[in-house]
Amino acid sequence: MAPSYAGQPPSNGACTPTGNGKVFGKLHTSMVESKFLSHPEDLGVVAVGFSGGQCKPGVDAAPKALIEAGLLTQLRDELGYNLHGHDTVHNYTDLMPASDPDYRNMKQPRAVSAVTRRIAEQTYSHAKEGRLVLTLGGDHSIAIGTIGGTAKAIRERLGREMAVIWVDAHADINTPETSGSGNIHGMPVSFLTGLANEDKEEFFGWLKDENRINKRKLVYIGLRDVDPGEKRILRENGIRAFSMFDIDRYGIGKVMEMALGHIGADTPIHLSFDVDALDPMWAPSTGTPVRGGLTLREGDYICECVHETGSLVAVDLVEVNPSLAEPESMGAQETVRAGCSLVRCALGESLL
Ligand SMILES: NC(=[NH2+])NCCC[C@H](N)C(=O)O
Ligand SMILES: [Mn+2]
Ligand SMILES: [Mn+2]
Repeated sequence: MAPSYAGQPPSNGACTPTGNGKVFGKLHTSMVESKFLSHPEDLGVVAVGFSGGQCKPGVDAAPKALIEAGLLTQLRDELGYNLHGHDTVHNYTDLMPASDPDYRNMKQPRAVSAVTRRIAEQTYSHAKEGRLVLTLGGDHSIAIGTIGGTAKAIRERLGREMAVIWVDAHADINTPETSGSGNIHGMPVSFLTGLANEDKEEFFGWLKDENRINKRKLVYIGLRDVDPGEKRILRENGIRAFSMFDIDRYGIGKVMEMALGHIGADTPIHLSFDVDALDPMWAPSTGTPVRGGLTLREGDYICECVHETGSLVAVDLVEVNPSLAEPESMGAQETVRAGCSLVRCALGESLL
């Protein structure tokens, strides 16, 4: 292999660089031109303090913790983004139903449906302006809203279907019927792909085709705790998934090459990153940790590669739960720091 030197990485084609060396706007991030954003320097921020997609309190405090750790200041001052909508952490209390009994095995279905519907309006309005959208969760149920909103805006603005890269220990593709827990954060992908359906407005009936994604443009990375019903759904629908087995076998470089190859170069990408994709060594403060996960560098690398495509239109960071660390451990801080790092990498921070 040809020797490489600083600033001149070996061209192994691991991530397909698309930039022509031109830096857009006033951004001084890595040199990638945005293919699908009319205002790539404008970042729409949606801070979601919501935890109703699962049962453990605390994940609603994540946006505040991430912001207090300096994430948004770094995005503005170091990466050069103009921020929009960043001054509020939404808690959606006005949307909470007086009573919310289970429906089709789903827990807190009215609350999650109403909140994700509002989130969809928020991400839609940013994406419709041609901004990059960053959502700080919250549990992963919120992706019904984040993806539902950007998918619709991308269809309207560009007449295209958007791809989704779902980085997670879990597949989150249970239908209400296959779910063992009833927690909606284990179901968002089934609603987004139309594998789960419901007509009633108050139970995600507001989700229309315009909000949905094509299951052929969905790619998973990092899976290692997939329920039996989910394995069947993935197999029967031919959904592309790279588990930790694939990462061990091929390495993260080759896996990213294959994942981005599956999506194709001319497709807008929504990156939905569940912090539990990282090994609990790096991100212990999360509701459903699973050992044997990604290193922080592998997580950052995934984000760097997605940024490098120039196709990124939206990013979610979810499932940071600062209250779940053992007392006196550094777990919460470590997890928040890891989350900040992932977001900065997705938004263009480079090592050199
Ligand atoms: N977003 C998450 N952390 N999801 C965990 C889901 C766990 C399990 N598969 C369930 O359906 O309940
Ligand atoms: Mn997960
Ligand atoms: Mn998840």
